[in-house]
Amino acid sequence: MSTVVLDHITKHYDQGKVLAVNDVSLQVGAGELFGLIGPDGAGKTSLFRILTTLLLPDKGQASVLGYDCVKDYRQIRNRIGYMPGKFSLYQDLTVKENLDFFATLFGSSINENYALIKDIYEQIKPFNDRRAGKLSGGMKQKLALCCALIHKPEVLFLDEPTTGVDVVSRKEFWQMLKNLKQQGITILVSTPYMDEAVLCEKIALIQGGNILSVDTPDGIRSKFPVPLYAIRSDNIYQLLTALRKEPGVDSSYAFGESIHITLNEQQTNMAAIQQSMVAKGHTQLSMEQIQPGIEDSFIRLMNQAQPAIAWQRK
Ligand SMILES: Nc1ncnc2c1ncn2[C@@H]1O[C@H](COP(=O)(O)OP(=O)(O)OP(=O)(O)O)[C@@H](O)[C@H]1O
Repeated sequence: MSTVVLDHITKHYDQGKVLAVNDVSLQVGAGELFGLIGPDGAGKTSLFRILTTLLLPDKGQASVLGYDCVKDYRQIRNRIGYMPGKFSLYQDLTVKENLDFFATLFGSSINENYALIKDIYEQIKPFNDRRAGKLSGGMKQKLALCCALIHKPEVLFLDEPTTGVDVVSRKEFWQMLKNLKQQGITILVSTPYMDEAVLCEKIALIQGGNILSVDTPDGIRSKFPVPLYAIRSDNIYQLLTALRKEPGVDSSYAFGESIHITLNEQQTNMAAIQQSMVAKGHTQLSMEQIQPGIEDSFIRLMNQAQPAIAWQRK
C-alpha cells in the first residue's frame, strides 16, 4: 500500500474561477523521498494543504498512511509533520520555547524524541534563548524542521523548505533530509529549484495545477524524445533572436551562458544551423550535443502542455 495517495484531486479557489489543482493522481511509497517540482503558482501548496488535512478538495480522494484526508483528519494530524512554505513558528518565542510548545501540543517532550532531531537541533542549540524572529533564514529553517519532527511523524511534508535560503544551507538541508529518510520517514518536499529535483528518489513535475510527469529524475531525463544541443556565440542575445527565426529550429531558450535548442525535423542537422548562423554574421560559434537535464525536460513538457506560458526561472 502506498503511504500517500492522490486520486483525481481537483481544487478551485474564488468560487471556481481559479483552478489550482487539476485532476491530480499520484502515489508515494513508504520511506520514499518524493519531490513536487514546479514554479510559483503550480499548485504545490494546495496539494500539501489537502494532504495535511488543512484544505478540502473539490473532487477526488486523498489518503495518508491509509487514512482518508477528509474523514480521518485526526489520525493523519497525529502522524504527520508539516513545515509550511511561510515561516509559521512563533516569532516572539525563543528557539527552546517554540520546540517545547510544539512537543507539548503532541503530548511529547524534547527529550522523548531527541534522537530524531539531535543532529539538526545541535546546530541551533547555541541560540536556544534567541527569539525565532531574530534567527537567520537557515536557522529558522532548521528550527521549523525540528518543530515538524518533534512528535516523531511517520510522514513529513516540507513545502518549499529551501526557498530564499543560501546555497550552503540548502545543501545542508538536503543532507538532513537524507538522514531522516534513513530513519524510515516518508518525505514529500516541494521546490521550485530544478537542481534539487535530482536529490529526490522520485519526482512529480507540476505546472498550472497539472502533473506533467512522475518518475525518477533519471527516468524523466531519459524520456527526452529528441537530441538536445547547446550553442554559444559572442552575442547570445542576437543568436537567440536569430535561432528563433530559423525554420529548422523547433525550440530554443537561454540556459546559463548558452542556448539550448532542439531541431524541427530529422533531416535538419546542426551543421546546417551552424552554416546559417555563420552566414548571418554570428561569430565564435560553438555547439555540441548535450544530455538533457530536468529543467530541459520540464520546459519541453510545459511547452507541450501549455505553449503560451513561458517558464519563469526563480
Ligand atoms: N486562497 C486562495 N485564493 C485564491 N487563489 C489561490 C489561493 N491560494 C492559491 N491560489 C491560487 O492557486 C494557484 C495554485 O497556488 P499554490 O499556492 O497551490 O501554488 P504553489 O505551487 O504552492 O505556488 P507558490 O509557491 O507561489 O505558493 C495559484 O494560481 C494561486 O494564485
